[in-house]
Amino acid sequence: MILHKFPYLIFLWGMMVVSLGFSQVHDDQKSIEELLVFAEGLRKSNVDQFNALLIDLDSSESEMTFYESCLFRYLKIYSEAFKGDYNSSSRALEELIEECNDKNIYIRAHSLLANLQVIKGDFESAVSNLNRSIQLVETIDNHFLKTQTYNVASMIYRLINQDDLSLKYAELLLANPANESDTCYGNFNRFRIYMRQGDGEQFTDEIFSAINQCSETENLIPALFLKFDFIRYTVNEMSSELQVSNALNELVQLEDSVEKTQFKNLKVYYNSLKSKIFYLSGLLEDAEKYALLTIDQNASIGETEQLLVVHDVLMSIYVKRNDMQSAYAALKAKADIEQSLYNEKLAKQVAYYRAIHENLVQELEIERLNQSNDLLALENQLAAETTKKQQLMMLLILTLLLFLGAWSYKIKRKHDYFKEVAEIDHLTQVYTRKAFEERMRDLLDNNSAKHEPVNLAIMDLDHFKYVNDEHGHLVGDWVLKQAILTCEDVADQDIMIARLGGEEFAIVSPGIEPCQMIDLMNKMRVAIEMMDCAESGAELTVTASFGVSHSGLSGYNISMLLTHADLALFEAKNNGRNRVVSYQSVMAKTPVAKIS
Ligand SMILES: Nc1nc2c(ncn2[C@@H]2O[C@H](COP(=O)(O)OP(=O)(O)OP(=O)(O)O)[C@@H](O)[C@H]2O)c(=O)[nH]1
Repeated sequence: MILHKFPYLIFLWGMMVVSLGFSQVHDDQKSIEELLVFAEGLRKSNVDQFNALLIDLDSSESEMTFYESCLFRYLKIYSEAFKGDYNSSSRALEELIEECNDKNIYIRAHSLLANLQVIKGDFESAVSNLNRSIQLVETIDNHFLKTQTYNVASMIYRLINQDDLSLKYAELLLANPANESDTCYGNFNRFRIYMRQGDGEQFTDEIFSAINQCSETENLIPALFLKFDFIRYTVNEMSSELQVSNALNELVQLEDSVEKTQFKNLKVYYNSLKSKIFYLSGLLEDAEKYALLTIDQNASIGETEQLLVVHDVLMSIYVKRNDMQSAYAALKAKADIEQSLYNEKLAKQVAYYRAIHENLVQELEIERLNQSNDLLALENQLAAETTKKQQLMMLLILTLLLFLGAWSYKIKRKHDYFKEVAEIDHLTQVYTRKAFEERMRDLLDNNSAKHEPVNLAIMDLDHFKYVNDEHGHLVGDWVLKQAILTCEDVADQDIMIARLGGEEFAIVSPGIEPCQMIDLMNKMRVAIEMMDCAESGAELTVTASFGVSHSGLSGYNISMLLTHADLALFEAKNNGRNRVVSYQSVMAKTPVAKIS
């Protein structure tokens, strides 16, 4: 079963002869990839040179890229397959497909695998691999690989009787051939099918043109097959003597060409045809001789249509000779072969539909997987979008929080600023009247509860209007600041100073006795009088008057303390200024206490 298909392989190799301009001799300057492609072009047109080049390339294997080593492996498998080792070549191709992740390699490998499987009679696998090759080749832009695949497809489909598909790929090949051989093989498949279907008559001229075109382009095998098909198609029992004799002459002339091809299938075809034509010519001896020769040559091939033809011839000869026993044997052999061919035809049909079905299942599975992937992708997209939305929301919240933080900080700063402005006098950096009153109330409450004294003095700079008028407001400001700094320097205990307004200040000292307060105020008064005002740029002496009250007389009441201190101050001013007067002395109408 295997051996009888061998001629198909030879035929397919022959069919795929590529004229890519590789007829030139091997050029040492070529890169490894160029050499591999060059070898691929040679593999059918010049098998010896192809094999020699493969041996040459063996030494460069370590320098090859991954793709180059895959292509090299493919070519070596091809070479082995050509020698007839179909099984190990098929295994090697399957390994190649497994290991070389490259479309160009897949296409070549699946095509060759399909080719080998047809030879082995494994039609289902052949169709399946062929389909893979066709599907892949449509996804790449490689004209050479495309036509090579169409060529194999047209051939394999013809061999398994899928005429429509074979014609489809033949038309594709003819529509855009890569070379002249493509045209020859496109026509070859096309017209063989037409003749097999009984439609050859109307294409007579085209068939002759195709035979000539194949011969001229040195595609001898397809030229001869077409020629024999045409003879078998046109010459039969109804043909005239002249037609039969012309056909015989033509056949005799082709003997050398057939011999030259060394193609066993072609020889069998030739001899069976000769047997038939001899029979039609009435030359029964010759007819019998070529029939027996055909049977003999066909032994290593298996059941073929040619065998059927010659058994038919033999049967007719034996009937004519009245040798009914031999005729019956021939008839029996013919019936067996018919049965066998019929079974094979059926097997091809079943194999084709099974492969197509298998393909459909695979496509549906791929479609289902694609849909699941799409769904998964959609889900991922949705999840990504949700995450993105959440992230955006977080960002928004964060921005809002930052904004609120910044805003609160700004508000707090403003608040602090206004609070400071409201509580601290910007010129002298002591409490404002408002802050003074707040703190005073707390202090009075506290000290009242603890029965600790609170002393209050109002200090007023003397003739300050004169300072302003004489030296200007800037000097006046300097004097105000300096007077306060001086008072603060003098104090060696806890005091609170506040600006009551203009050049009038309150000085509070809790926890000390009234006489200690008087002493402290006097120290301040003297320090102000001694103040060096040169730094202000003006020459002047500043003095201040102090009116002092204390909780022992005025109670823990801010208004009373202020009123009584003011009265004492008034007294100090009236009595010549630059002095400290206590409210106690005012009450006692004692002379102004001037402590110098
Ligand atoms: N440079 C300056 N002058 C101020 C400030 N606040 C009030 N004054 C001035 O202080 C002066 C107060 O004058 P008066 O109330 O007449 O009192 P005086 O001249 O000090 O006289 P006696 O208090 O009676 O000794 C006015 O001329 C105000 O303009 C200030 O912040 N800076």
